[in-house]
Amino acid sequence: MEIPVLTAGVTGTKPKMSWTRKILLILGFLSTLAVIALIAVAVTQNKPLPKNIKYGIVLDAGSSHTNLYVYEWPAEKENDTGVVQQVEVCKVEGPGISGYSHATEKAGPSLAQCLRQAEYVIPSKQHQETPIYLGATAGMRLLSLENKNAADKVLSSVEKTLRSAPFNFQGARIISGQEEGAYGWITINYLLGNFKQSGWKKLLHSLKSISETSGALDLGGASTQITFVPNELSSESPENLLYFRLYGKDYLVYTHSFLCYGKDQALQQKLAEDLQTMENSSLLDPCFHQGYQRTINISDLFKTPCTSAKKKQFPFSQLYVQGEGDYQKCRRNVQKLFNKTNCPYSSCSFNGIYLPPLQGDFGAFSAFYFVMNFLNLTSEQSPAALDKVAATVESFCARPWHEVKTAYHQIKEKYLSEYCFSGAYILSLLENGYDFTENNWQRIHFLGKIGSSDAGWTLGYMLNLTNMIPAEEPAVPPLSYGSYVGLMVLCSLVLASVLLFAWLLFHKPKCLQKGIV
Ligand SMILES: Nc1ncnc2c1ncn2[C@@H]1O[C@H](COP(=O)(O)OP(=O)(O)O)[C@@H](O)[C@H]1O
Ligand SMILES: [Ca+2]
Repeated sequence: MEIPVLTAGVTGTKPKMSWTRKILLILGFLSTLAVIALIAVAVTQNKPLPKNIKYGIVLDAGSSHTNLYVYEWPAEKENDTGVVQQVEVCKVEGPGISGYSHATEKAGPSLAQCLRQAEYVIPSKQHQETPIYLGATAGMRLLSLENKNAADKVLSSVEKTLRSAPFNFQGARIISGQEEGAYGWITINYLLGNFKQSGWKKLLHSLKSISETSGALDLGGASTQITFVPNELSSESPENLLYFRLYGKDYLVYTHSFLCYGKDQALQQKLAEDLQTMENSSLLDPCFHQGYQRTINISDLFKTPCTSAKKKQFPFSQLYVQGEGDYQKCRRNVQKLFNKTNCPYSSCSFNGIYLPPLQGDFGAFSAFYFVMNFLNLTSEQSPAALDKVAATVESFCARPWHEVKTAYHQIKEKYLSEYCFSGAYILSLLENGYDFTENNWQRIHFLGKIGSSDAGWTLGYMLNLTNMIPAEEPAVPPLSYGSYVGLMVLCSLVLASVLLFAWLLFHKPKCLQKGIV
C-alpha cells in the first residue's frame, strides 16, 4: 500500500512527488522489467527444441529366423551412453536365411515385408540417410562350411533386396562368433549404463579403481557365446581376448562362441550321439515329454557340420523318437556333449577351450531368456536358487505331453515340445560347461529387454559401425544450459539487490531518512 508523501509547507494543492521518489519508482519499475525479461529469456531458451531424430536398421539373420530392428536416437546426443533405443522389431516370416540353401534367390525377397514395415516407421524424408546393416550368425557360418557357394548366393540375394530398399545400405555379411559375443556384451552394458558413470558412482569407482561391467551369455539355435571381463589378465589364449577403449576406459574382455552349441544344434548332436548305440529305429528319449512322438529323417540329422563326424550307415532311414519325460536321465544324456577331459590351459569350459574364472554378474539373453521365461524362472525380485530351477525343470519334464499341450495350446508346438530339453541343456551348459555353482548362480540375470530394447548383439553392432561409442569420454560442460541460465538470473538478482541496497545506504534518500534515523 503506497502512502503519498506530502511536501512540507504546501497545503491545499495536489501533493507533489519528490524527485528522489520518482527516480526510485522508475528504478524499481526498470528492475522489475529486467527480472521479467531475464526469466522470460531463461524459460524460452530452455524450452526443448523440436527433436532431431536419427534412425538406424539392423537385421539379425539368425539360424532359426531373421529379426529386423529399428533404432532411434536424438541427433545432438549421438555420443552419449544409453540414448539409442529400439523403436520397432519385425519378425521375418519363414526360416532363417540359411534355410534358403536350396532356393537361394528367395532369401532376399523373404525380407520384403519387414523392410516395408521399417519404411512405415521411419519418416520418408529420412529414409536415404538411414543406415541399414545385416549380420548373419551361426546358421550362415554352418552353411558356409557345408556349402560356401550356397552361402554366397544367399548373401547376394539378401544384398540385392536390401539395396533396392530406400535406405542407406551398409553391408550384409556373416559376423564372426567373436563379434557376436563382443557386440552382445557392448549392447547390454550400454543399455545398463555401465560404460559412463556420473556423480557419486564415478567417484566411488575411481577410488576403488574398478569399473563394473556385466558379462553376457547369449544362446542361439546354432551357437552360444560367453563374454565377460575376467578378474585377472591372462594371455593364455589370445584368440579369446578382446581389447576395447570406450568412453575413456580400457576393457580387456574374454569371449568365446561355441559353434554347434546353440540349443537346436545341441539337440541334433544329442540325437546323433544317441543313434550311435541304437539297434532299431525307435528311441526312448528322456528329454521329451511322455506321450510325445517325433519322426526324424536320418539324412537331415547328419546334414549339419555339427553332426557330420558321427555319420555312418544305419539300417533304417528314419528315427522314431518317443518321449520318456525323465529330467535326471536327460541331464546325464546332455552332459555327454561337454567334453571336460582335456584342458591345455589353467582352466577350461569344455572341449579344451580356455575359460578364466567367472567374474561378476551376467546378463543371459536370447534363448536363455525365452526358455527360463517360459518356466517362470526370470524374476529379478526373487531370483530362484539353482536347486529350485532344477526342480522346476524336472517337474515340467515329468508332465505328460497331452497335459502340456492343453495347458499351453497357444505356444508353437516346436518350442513347447523342446522346453524340457532346452531347460536341461541350459542347466547343463551353465553348470557342467561353464562351472556355475549354487554360489554364483544368482549372479545370472535372465534378460529379455532392457528398457525398450531387446538384449542381443544388434545394437552393439550398430553403435560400433556408426562410431557412436567414442574411445574417449566426450568433454561435457560442468553445468547444463538450463542450470547455467538459472544461475545467471540468480546472480543478476543478487547483484541488483546489492547495488540497490548500497545506493540506499549511501544516498539516504529523503523519503527514507525519517525511517532510518
Ligand atoms: N519364444 C521362444 N521360445 C523358445 N525358443 C525360442 C523362442 N523364440 C526363439 N527361440 C529360439 O531361440 C533361438 C534363437 O537362435 P537364433 O538367433 O535364430 O540362432 P543363432 O543365434 O544361433 O544364429 C532358436 O533356437 C529359436 O528356436
Ligand atoms: Ca542369435
